[in-house]
Amino acid sequence: FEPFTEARKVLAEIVKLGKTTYSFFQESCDDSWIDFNSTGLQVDLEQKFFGQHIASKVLLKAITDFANNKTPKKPLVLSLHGLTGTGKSFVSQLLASNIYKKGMSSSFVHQFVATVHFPYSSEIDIYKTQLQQWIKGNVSSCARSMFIFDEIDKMPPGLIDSIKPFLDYYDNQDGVSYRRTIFIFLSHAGGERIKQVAFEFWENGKDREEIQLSDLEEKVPLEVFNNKYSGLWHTSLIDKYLIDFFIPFLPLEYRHVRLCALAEMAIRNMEPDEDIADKVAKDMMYSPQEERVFSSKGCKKIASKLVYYK
Ligand SMILES: Nc1ncnc2c1ncn2[C@@H]1O[C@H](COP(=O)(O)OP(=O)(O)OP(=O)(O)O)[C@@H](O)[C@H]1O
Repeated sequence: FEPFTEARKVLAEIVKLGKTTYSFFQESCDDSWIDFNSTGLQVDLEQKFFGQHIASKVLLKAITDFANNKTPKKPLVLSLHGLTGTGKSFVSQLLASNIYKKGMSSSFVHQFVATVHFPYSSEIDIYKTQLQQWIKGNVSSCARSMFIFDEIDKMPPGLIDSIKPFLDYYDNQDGVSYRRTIFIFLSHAGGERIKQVAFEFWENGKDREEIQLSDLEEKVPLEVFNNKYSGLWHTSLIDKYLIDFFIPFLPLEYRHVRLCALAEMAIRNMEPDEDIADKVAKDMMYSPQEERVFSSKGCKKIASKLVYYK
């Protein structure tokens, strides 16, 4: 028995255990922390995401195909369009939580909010440089990063073009490959057009679920491209086909707002109360003024209304 050798062995074991514990808690850019759960996403979309049959279908397919492809030719670029409160941010959270173990808290998920990060049009040149450096730096440390651009319709026109090289079909740039990265744009642009189509279906007595992607597929990008305040105005991202999917979000109806209220009760561990859900849904504003079909703020502010009625 040699006390020093034994002590050294014990020490080595402690260091090893420490390292294992550290890597257990410390997020790393590998399968133990980044692992797409296709079934989880499908279940979440079916159970938690209301009134968005087109977005559900397209998102599930787009993400599944991308995740299963070990050698994608370009990063995945999704552009989500719809009026306020229809679930664009919410579904981005669902995507993140089914890809990253730490969901939105992952250090590989980055969110930019136009009014917070890029408030001044006059600073556009600085923003361009910062944005490029930020994306390049983060993708070089983890290729499987996700970047969410919220309120892109409020971004200074032209800013989004600065990330074009990252979205293109390049093998790598300066030694960094962007092919496994996901970019998500969230925008109100095209929302009125989507609402108009949904209203026409409603007026003609057609089921909302009959609306197909093809009913909106061309109208939305066109409107976004031609709208100076869409954040994607005349952008080469559209005419170079670098955006893989334009995903329309339909305006929500009374029945969806009720479901949002019931979902919020479940989150707060409240007993589901149909009467309160009705009250909350009735309290929302609906448009058009006469027909009152679509909730003007979607499911926004449901949580605060619930506090009031409970
Ligand atoms: N389709 C939906 N299904 C389930 N919950 C929804 C849906 N839409 C909205 N919600 C609920 O309403 C909240 C607000 O919606 P969210 O922030 O995702 O809307 P948004 O479309 O991103 O709006 P904005 O464009 O104004 O940012 C969500 O956190 C979620 O609780």
